[in-house]
Amino acid sequence: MPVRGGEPQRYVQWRKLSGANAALAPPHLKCDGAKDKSLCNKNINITNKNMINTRFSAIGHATSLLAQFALSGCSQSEVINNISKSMSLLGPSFSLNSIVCILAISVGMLPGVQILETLYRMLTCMSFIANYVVIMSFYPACLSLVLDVRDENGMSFWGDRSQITVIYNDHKTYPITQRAKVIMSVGVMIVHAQRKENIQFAFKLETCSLHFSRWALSGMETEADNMLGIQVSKFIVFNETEKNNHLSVHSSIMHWMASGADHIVILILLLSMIVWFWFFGDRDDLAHTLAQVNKKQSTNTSVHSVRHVLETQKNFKHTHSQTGYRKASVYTSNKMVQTENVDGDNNVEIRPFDECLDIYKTQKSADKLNDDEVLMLVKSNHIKPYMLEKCVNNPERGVGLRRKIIAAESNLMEALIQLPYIGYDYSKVLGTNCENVIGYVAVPVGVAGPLLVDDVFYQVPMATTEGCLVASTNRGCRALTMCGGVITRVVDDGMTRGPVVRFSSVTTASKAKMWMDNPEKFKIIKLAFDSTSRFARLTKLLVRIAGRHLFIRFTASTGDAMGMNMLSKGTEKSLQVIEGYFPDMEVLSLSGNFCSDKKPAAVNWIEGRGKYVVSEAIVPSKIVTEVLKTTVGALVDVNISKNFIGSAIAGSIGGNNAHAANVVTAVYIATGQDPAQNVASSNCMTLMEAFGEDLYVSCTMPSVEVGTVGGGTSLPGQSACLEMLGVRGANSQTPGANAKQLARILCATVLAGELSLMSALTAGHLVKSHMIHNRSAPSIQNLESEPCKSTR
Ligand SMILES: CC(C)(COP(=O)([O-])OP(=O)([O-])OC[C@H]1O[C@@H](n2cnc3c(N)ncnc32)[C@H](O)[C@@H]1OP(=O)([O-])[O-])[C@@H](O)C(=O)NCCC(=O)NCCSC(=O)C[C@@](C)(O)CC(=O)[O-]
Ligand SMILES: NC(=O)C1=CN([C@@H]2O[C@H](COP(=O)(O)OP(=O)(O)OC[C@H]3O[C@@H](n4cnc5c(N)ncnc54)[C@H](OP(=O)(O)O)[C@@H]3O)[C@@H](O)[C@H]2O)C=CC1
Repeated sequence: MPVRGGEPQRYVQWRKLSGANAALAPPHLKCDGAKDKSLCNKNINITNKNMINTRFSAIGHATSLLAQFALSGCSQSEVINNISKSMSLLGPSFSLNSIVCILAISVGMLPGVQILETLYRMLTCMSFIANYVVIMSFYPACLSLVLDVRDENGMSFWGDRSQITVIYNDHKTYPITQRAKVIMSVGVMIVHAQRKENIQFAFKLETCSLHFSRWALSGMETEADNMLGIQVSKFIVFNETEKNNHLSVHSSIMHWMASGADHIVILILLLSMIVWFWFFGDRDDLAHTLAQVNKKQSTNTSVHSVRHVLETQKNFKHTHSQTGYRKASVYTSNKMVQTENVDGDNNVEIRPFDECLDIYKTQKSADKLNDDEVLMLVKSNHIKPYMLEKCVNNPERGVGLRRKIIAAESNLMEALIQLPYIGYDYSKVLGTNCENVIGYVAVPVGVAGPLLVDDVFYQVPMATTEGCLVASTNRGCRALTMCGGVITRVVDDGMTRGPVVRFSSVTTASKAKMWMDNPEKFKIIKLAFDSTSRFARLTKLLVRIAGRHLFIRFTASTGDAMGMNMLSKGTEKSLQVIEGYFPDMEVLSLSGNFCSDKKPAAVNWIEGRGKYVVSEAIVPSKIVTEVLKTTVGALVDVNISKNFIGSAIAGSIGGNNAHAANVVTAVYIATGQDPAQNVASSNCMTLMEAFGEDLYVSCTMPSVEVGTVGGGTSLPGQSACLEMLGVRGANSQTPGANAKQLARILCATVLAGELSLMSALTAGHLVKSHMIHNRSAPSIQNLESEPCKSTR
């Protein structure tokens, strides 16, 4: 969707919208004024047809503005909101225009010319219908309907933004319209003046005959004989005198006054009509107002995005016309994409290579060099591409420069333009979360809740692209909250690291194992481990022997952190101490897969890893029936068949559930957890039993690997999601309490998800619900028509 503000005004044109086209865009909208211009060649009666055309041209203009403003929204709801907003903006201005028009039309009727009167009556009606019935009621209703309407596949026309293109229109008044207005005004004036002259002439005749009869009668009184000739000549002299009197200014005004107030009103109205047409009729108030609002909206969405998307569009065309790589006549861009041009700045002077290198070396920084100069130093291997942020002393600029390098070297310009990067706080990322950064990917965050967990209400953020997941979890939350909430407990807590070490023989390996199993020797190891952190505390060692190999599973509590870095650090230190007792011990790998991190493994299911959590609820049969649309008996039956017999048949370990991984991963992404740890964290056993007439349901999750400090938890969006749950950062009173609370909320949310999906499967609603929530996006339909743009 194009971003407006600062650019010439545009019309929005719909392509391909076969049915919707007519309703949305009036012909005028598509032909850019050509229709009006073509009218020049036709011999048309200016006082009627041009007036009608002027009226319809204004209607077309207003409707196009409405469509344009509506489509400037970046979501379905924003589009509909824009329509109502524009109606509130256009209302007063339309009313004013209508009043002026109706006044003008009334003036046209005053001369009393029969044809004009009929014509103007028609125009008054049309004006009213056009303004109030069509533009203010019918058109917005149609527009909303068309933009909201879905085809047989549930696709909304609006959703297919690729079908919207932009054409430019300078919005200058069409000359024919201007001329028509002027000629029409003058025409009405002349007709009226002519009419007025006639009235004056009749008035004079009437006056003359009055005087003549008066004079004739007086003549007859004085003269007996009929000296008509003399009398007539006297009458002419008399009349001349009268005429001269009438010509005086005073008598003229008096005459106008005497002729009736309507003439003064007519004159004022005619003059104001001309002034209005001349000076204000062409002022594009509507366009101006809408453009202002639109600009404000865009600015609010993101000041950065507006500027950069405009630049992106411009440079995209420029770049592609230069390379001839792929021609796109009109390029549509999403205003949410915070990106820029990947072209070099052609206007900046590039200093000689030696001078640039000298500046870089003496200042130990490249921040005084322009982009092209920095790129020159990267090309000559004086600056490493992954060091750019540090070298230019500006994370965002560094990311931008790297994009330019990647785009140029790998011909990924088109892909990178669509990957946002502006406006992100990279200072929080660098050295903590990601390297070689070229941008970020936004994931929608939904909310499930309120969910009552241990007597506290929570709104649970879930970042996902699987439509239906949040809806489903939300339904589960509703059922659980209605029944009094979920009870949760953390029964164990310990992150693990399991290195593999090798000895010279099974003899020394077994000797070492026995040494480590001794509680006194454990204290030596613990001392070393605990020395590495203020919060990590070694709690257990599990040692397994395989020939001359030993696998040592270190378990430690890690406060509010998930703890993998802490475990690795403590384990490394401990191994150094053990090596002192067993010099022939060879550390093969700090991680020997006995941990076991980010891989399916029974050890986590059996021994636990991270937080060991359980949750339970009793759901009354009424809620099962009304909210979940199934029965207790059916749920219990399907749970055994699917989650126990089915999982056994599949050879599953830790998979006695329907979709714990769905909820775990969505909450993990939202709250900055390590998403790869969804593997063990999703281990879950969902139990359902009949509890009298009601349903007893529980979830057991032995390996929830979560933290509220470290990793991605301090990034802006992620920490906001933790804040929503009241568990952001470290718990100052009881270190570890926040992470445990997060694990409890997660386990309760998994219970909600399990309850809802199991109900949908039991009731046979899975496919139906996913067709509604998970497959209505136009992108799915357009997969074939939108092939990958990469040239690889
Ligand atoms: C989609 C529903 C919830 C409809 O369910 P429904 O009962 O038809 O919906 P409803 O309109 O009667 O509303 C009931 C409640 O659901 C919630 N709800 C309803 N709609 C929304 C919405 N749009 N946004 C937010 N919340 C929503 C909301 O709480 C609502 O209460 P209300 O507030 O109206 O009183 C249901 O059919 C459902 O849960 N379907 C299952 C979908 C699911 O769980 N998908 C997960 C992914 S499946 C997968 O990937 C794993 C799998 C399947 O392969 C694993 C395996 O092998 O088993
Ligand atoms: N190294 C590895 O093997 C692996 C690393 N990871 C990654 O590790 C990262 C997470 O490591 P993790 O150890 O959890 O986090 P960090 O590495 O960020 O360590 C946590 C830091 O927070 C400090 N801290 C302050 N307050 C507290 C508190 N209340 N509780 C706990 N720590 C506190 C700790 O202090 P102090 O210094 O005193 O301990 C420590 O410095 C993630 O990015 C993850 O992806 C993932 C898998 C494996």
